[in-house]
Amino acid sequence: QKVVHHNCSDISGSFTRNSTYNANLNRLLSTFSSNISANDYGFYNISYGQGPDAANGIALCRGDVNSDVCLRCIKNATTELRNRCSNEKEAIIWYDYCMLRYTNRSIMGVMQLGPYFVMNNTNNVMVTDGDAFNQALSALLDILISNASSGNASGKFATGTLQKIKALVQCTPDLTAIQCGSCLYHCVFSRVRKSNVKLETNHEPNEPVEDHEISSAECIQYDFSIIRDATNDFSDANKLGQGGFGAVYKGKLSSGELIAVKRIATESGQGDVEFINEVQLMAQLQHRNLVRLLGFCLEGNERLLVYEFVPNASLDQFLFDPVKCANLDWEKRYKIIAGIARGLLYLHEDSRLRIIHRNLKASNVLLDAEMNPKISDFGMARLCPLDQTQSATSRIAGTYTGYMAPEYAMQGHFSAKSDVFSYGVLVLELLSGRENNAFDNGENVEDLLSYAWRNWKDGTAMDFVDDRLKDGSKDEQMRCIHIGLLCVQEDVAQRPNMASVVVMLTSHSITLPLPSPSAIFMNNNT
Ligand SMILES: Nc1ncnc2c1ncn2[C@@H]1O[C@H](COP(=O)(O)OP(=O)(O)OP(=O)(O)O)[C@@H](O)[C@H]1O
Repeated sequence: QKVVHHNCSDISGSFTRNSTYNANLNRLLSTFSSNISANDYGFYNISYGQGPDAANGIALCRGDVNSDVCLRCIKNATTELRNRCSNEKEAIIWYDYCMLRYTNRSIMGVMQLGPYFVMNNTNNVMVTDGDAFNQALSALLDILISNASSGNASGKFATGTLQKIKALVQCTPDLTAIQCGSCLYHCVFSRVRKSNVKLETNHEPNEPVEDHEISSAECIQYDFSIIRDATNDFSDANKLGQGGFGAVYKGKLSSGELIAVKRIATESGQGDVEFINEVQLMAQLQHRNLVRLLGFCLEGNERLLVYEFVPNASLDQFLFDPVKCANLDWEKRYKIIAGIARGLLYLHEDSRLRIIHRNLKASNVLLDAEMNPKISDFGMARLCPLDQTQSATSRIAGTYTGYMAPEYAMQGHFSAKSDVFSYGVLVLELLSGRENNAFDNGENVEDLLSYAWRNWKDGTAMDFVDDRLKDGSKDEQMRCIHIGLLCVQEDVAQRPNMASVVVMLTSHSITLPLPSPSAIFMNNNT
């Protein structure tokens, strides 16, 4: 059994030979080494001492090794870790078959995302169809993460194979299902972040790529005349809509490819070089639930962003239209809820950039031909930063729609958790078929979030659900109301992160925490 990796950390300081901590640690390691017996989980936790001198340790064996191998591995780990980390209070070691960790901090039931390490497959893997590979990988990991998180007596462990891809995931069984699942999703992204994972694919540069792949896609600089011709000289007939950053036009390139062009209206405080750099970074963000940025165009004062054209317009145009919303049955809405969650998770956790959307709302979710959701308008704050002379509030006020978390709307504090809030509002809109902004329940004016909360609390949650969704799965609908309410909680810390939301949506057996009251709705008049 060979050591795979180890880490000695002085984050909690170091200790001396004569210290109480050293005495506690020695006792801990000798117990791990010779005084534990086989158990079903292959998981052991031992603590000696109190307060800052406490030595807390856990050991975990891989779910598929027998108890002899497990105990031998832990024994080796105790000796090896002592040799490698001489006086740091925290240390961890990984073998193929087990891991051992000690610290003077709390350890049981605490999810910790570091330290971690990534190992690459050093062989060149030729994948002929990158999309199919990534789709299979995502599907496999979803199932395994769901199975491991909801793990029972056999521990939080799952393995599986899909189309020749083999995977194994495991958490320590002291974690809750949500902690385990969200930790595993973090791992999936960290893999991508730290390593130089690059799949050898033969797909065209303009084909969408999915999670787990870093693409070196080209970001195209278009000639102004090409875009002008493609959009019929930015004619009104080609205009798709007007947003806070400018008008959007439909265009058709001479190749027949359809594009959407955003003509940025405001003067930006940013120079051309910075703009090009930012566009290039944004163009690298590729995920099936994000609208693809193909390139840009610079000409005099003109700055244009060129996107893939998404044929079914934005979600608001379906959901809040009395006729068109009939097309959105529960199956489609659930797919949209899950897809937006994945797109947002990717933005928050992407390999190089961590993007906070800041303006997630139904009009920024576009629907493709199969009604898959694609988030648009991400990264706009980086692409069009305001200069000193422009008031930050003018743009915010111009697009304020009731999706904004209270701490963002009132104090300007935005974070991944303010996006989570907006996501929660979207989920509740998808369930009820009603717009948060223009909400009136008929009797008295009550905002959508309070209405959802009141029904949930009174046990009448199904009254909140759109009548047109009666054929859909009640379980899924109840779970989505619950998730929506968790996301719109007033307390930022209590809102789940997007990794947890994805786990909650994929693992139906996981028990969700109880939500506290949603934030007080602020309408445009206040
Ligand atoms: N890539 C695209 N494909 C198809 N239609 C698009 C695309 N991008 C935008 N649109 C259309 O253009 C409209 C305006 O988009 P835009 O994102 O600029 O404005 P908004 O969402 O209304 O406001 P905001 O600037 O606050 O996001 C959208 O509602 C959508 O219908």
